[in-house]
Amino acid sequence: MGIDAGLDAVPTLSKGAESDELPKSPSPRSDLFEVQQIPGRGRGLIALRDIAKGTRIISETPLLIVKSMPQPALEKTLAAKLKVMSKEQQRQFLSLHNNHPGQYAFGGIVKTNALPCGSGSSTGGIYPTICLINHSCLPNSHNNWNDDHKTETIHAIKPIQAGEEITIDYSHGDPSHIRQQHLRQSFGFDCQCTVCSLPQRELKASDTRRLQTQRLDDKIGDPTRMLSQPGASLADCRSLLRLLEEEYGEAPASSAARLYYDAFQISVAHSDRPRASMFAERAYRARIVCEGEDSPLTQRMKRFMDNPASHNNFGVYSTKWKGSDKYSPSSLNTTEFEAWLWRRAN
Ligand SMILES: C[S@@+](CC[C@H](N)C(=O)[O-])C[C@H]1O[C@@H](n2cnc3c(N)ncnc32)[C@H](O)[C@@H]1O
Repeated sequence: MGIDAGLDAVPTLSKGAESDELPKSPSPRSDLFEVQQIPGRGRGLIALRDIAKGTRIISETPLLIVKSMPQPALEKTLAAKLKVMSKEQQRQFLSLHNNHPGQYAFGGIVKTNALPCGSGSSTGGIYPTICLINHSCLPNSHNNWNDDHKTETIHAIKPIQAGEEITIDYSHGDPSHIRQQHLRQSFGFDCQCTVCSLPQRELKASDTRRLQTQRLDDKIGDPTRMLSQPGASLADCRSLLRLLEEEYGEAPASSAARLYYDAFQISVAHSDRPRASMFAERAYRARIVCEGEDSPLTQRMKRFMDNPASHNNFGVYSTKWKGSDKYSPSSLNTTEFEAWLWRRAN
């Protein structure tokens, strides 16, 4: 949440919004959730029935999309965009929470609510319903920008029970002191989720795991290591998976998808077709859970699963694992298969 907003002009509403009372917006209609007031959190989404892992909870078109820019320019851009929106859309935008009230009213709303349109994107989207979803450091849902459909989707990444709040993660899996500072500064609340409320010793253990996952992630991304020590890089992917399972109960689908894709790339670069295909399949399955079958990245993983050699980097580092083409893992039990997959001795 919250692409950087910079603003500097006094916000003005469109003529229509100034002159008339803004119409009330109907609550979003869904048999999966309803918007409720939640003590200490403002509005939030509550599940109306049990929701299975992998369910698409909502897919929503943005009210507006805006690039990150200095505050004065952003305020002017937003004023212009609001002017051409319907009264209902204006009302939806203006009813969103603003944790940064002051000179730049529109920009404050964007800063509090915008979700990046894709990983690392400097463009953010504002949504009437998705922007009502509150944060947890151990979320039950995942938000994703579908660039083909130009919509934001929310998927359940674990089973959600009727009556439970639907949550996403506003932070980046950082240790507690970093993420709590970020949540306080950017969103104005002290997080009291199940992780942040752990007893001191357990919270410290969680922080250590989160730090380790970040370090492992960096190590896996090192191309030199991938080239010279692919076996060690693959072992790091497996260690990362274990750490994530320990911290989150099961590895969050989006993290699992990324690390399986890393393992795929290591295998591909050294010409290991069967393992590459298997890792791509796991990345594909994880992407289905958190983004759905129609996500461009899910479809990309499916293509690699069917034909790993279609990846640009197939064989670029070496052909040292090429021989594994001849090996058929179909006769192995689960333990043997996992050992084979991660290139571990039994
Ligand atoms: C994107 S909005 C979410 C919807 C908001 N609750 C509302 O009523 O419009 C973000 C704001 O929600 C509140 N919020 C989100 N997650 C929270 C949490 N875990 N605990 C307390 N407040 C939270 C904070 O005020 C935050 O600035």
